[in-house]
Amino acid sequence: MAATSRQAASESQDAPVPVIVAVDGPSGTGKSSTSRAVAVKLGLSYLDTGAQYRAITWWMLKHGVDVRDASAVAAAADRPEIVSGTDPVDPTITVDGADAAGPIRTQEVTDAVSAVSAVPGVRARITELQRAIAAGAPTGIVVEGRDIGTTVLPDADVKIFLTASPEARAARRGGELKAAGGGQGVDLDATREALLKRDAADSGRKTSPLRKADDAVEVDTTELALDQVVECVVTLIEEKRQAG
Ligand SMILES: Nc1ncnc2c1ncn2[C@@H]1O[C@H](COP(=O)(O)OP(=O)(O)O)[C@@H](O)[C@H]1O
Ligand SMILES: Nc1ccn([C@@H]2O[C@H](COP(=O)(O)OP(=O)(O)O)[C@@H](O)[C@H]2O)c(=O)n1
Repeated sequence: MAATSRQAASESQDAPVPVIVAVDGPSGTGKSSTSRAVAVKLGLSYLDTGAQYRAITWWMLKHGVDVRDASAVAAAADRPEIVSGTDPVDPTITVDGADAAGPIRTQEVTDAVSAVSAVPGVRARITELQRAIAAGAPTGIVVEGRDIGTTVLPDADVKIFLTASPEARAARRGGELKAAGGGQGVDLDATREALLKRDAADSGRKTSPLRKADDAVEVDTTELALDQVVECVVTLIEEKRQAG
């Protein structure tokens, strides 16, 4: 629903106007952590669109679709049923009814996701899903990804674009990999190179590349603690709400 019709529908019942927040940026800038915390604080829904692209990628791999063959990926794009749970306290994702939260985080999926997400048929399908979820969020939603402010929800009330230095992002991801690997050492240079490679693929694709929307507020999180980023985004949303 467009912002104006959402507003009219909601004002007619004296309910608060749902707020739509778009959070974009490259990998490891803090999109998921920030968006979840902001949604919890403000009582909004939360959608991790990267999880949806990971889910469709996982399905392709599981069903033997060659992820380097864009026509094969496009031909299968409508087949998986992807359902996202939007409670920020416990976000969920299922594919054909099965919990996919674990399998979508494997290295195999991470390595394949940029190729799958670059296929226009995949983006069209997932974008439609995202818009339907955002339109149905009762109090509003924080949607995080790469093209939310530019393509999925260009009329979002608040648009944030998070950045951070490659070194800070690699250190954050390295911390996660170390925890997942039971404390074993992580090659930070390799982690940084992998992040930059994925950024380049996501920024360089033809359809809906990773890009800051012209009207997005850019927040460099390199030197900020997560709490500070959350506070900054909450303030921007509250300012927007007060301005009406
Ligand atoms: N401002 C920050 N300072 C330090 N660590 C952060 C910050 N924001 C996020 N993190 C940590 O960095 C890692 C990646 O964050 P995440 O939210 O998954 O980023 P993204 O969704 O952009 O890939 C997580 O372990 C998270 O706890
Ligand atoms: N709105 C979005 C979100 C993710 N993606 C794709 O999905 C991949 C995984 O997204 P993610 O948010 O899970 O990535 P990280 O959290 O690992 O950075 C990205 O590298 C993009 O290829 C996208 O194309 N558009």
